[in-house]
Amino acid sequence: MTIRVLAAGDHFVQNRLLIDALRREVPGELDISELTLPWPVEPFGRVGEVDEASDVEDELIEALRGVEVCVTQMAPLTKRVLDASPDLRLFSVSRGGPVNANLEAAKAAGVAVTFAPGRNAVATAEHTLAMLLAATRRIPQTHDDLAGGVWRGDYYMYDNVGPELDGNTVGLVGYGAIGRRVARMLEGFGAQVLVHDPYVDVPGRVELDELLRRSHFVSLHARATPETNGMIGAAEIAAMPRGSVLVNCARGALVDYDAVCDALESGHLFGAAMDVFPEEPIPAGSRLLTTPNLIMTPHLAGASKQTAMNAASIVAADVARYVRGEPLAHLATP
Ligand SMILES: NC(=O)c1ccc[n+]([C@@H]2O[C@H](COP(=O)([O-])OP(=O)(O)OC[C@H]3O[C@@H](n4cnc5c(N)ncnc54)[C@H](O)[C@@H]3O)[C@@H](O)[C@H]2O)c1
Ligand SMILES: O=C(O)[C@H](O)COP(=O)(O)O
Repeated sequence: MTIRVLAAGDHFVQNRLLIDALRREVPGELDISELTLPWPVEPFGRVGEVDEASDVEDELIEALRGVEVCVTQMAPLTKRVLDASPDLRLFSVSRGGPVNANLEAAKAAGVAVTFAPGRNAVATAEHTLAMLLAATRRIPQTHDDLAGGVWRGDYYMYDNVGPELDGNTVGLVGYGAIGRRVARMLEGFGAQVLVHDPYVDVPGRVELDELLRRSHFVSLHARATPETNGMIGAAEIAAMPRGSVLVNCARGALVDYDAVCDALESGHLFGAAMDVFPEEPIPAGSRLLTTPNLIMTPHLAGASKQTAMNAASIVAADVARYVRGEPLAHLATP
């Protein structure tokens, strides 16, 4: 039996990785076609998240004719695409979440949707550590001084230096794929780890207010949900010890960024490091761009060569399960 597969990637290499992984992992004959979607796929938004309607739907519908399995990074599985693709049975998204798939409509159409949880856990955890250290060692600021011809000696003064990780406490808010990785890495630094995650039972788990009170560093790793929306605001930052450091490589919605800027300006926070923002790209003129001791990266924590390779392997392994008639490991449910 030959399975018709469409690899709908956003990038030549991405598609190659997906196809190589399929050939490696999936038993039997595959008839693989390719569709390269533009990156970023407008009007999807920054990382290609969309519910319905897009200008690539027509192209996708055409490419899905007679196709049983689609592997993709960001192709939209809208109701219109589903209605026009009666042969489709499996839609495998190589992202940490089943982005751009209308799960209700897929369920009604009998199309299974899988995704690749944890694909970028290591990349994001490593970036979190890099950001935490960069903020507390003030690496971007001192680099900028040097690049501007200024050799400052006062960085050794007590008020200008941050806490060490060794022997200090790091509070992790969210203990899923990424939070756990960060905790493992922090062991090597000699830090004490506290965790706040209502849904995970782990030694060192505390309520959020205790975590904030006791932590010299707080790093956020919860998903954006109605419950986590704005969970770190002025009151929570005020509860952190003076001179502590806040890191957000999760989602902008978790944090009140105005409160972060206020706390940096007043000196209550020694530093903050952010990879994600309420509005991306950050609008020109935003206060974030001029707040002292706020270091920023443009939502790239999850990016690495391994992330792309992991994504391809996780997706291909589920396609292989599908072909063998086994239960799918990473099935997305509405
Ligand atoms: N910056 C990036 O490039 C990047 C890359 C990947 C993931 N992320 C983000 O990082 C975050 C963590 O991702 P993950 O893969 O570890 O997710 P995950 O789903 O594996 O873990 C999230 C954890 O948050 C916990 N949680 C839920 N509600 C909570 C609450 N009220 N308080 C504390 N914890 C709560 C869950 O129980 C879960 O353990 C997500 O927001 C994700 O979108 C960002
Ligand atoms: O933050 C993100 O969305 C990442 O850049 C991609 O992560 P994902 O694998 O969870 O989509």
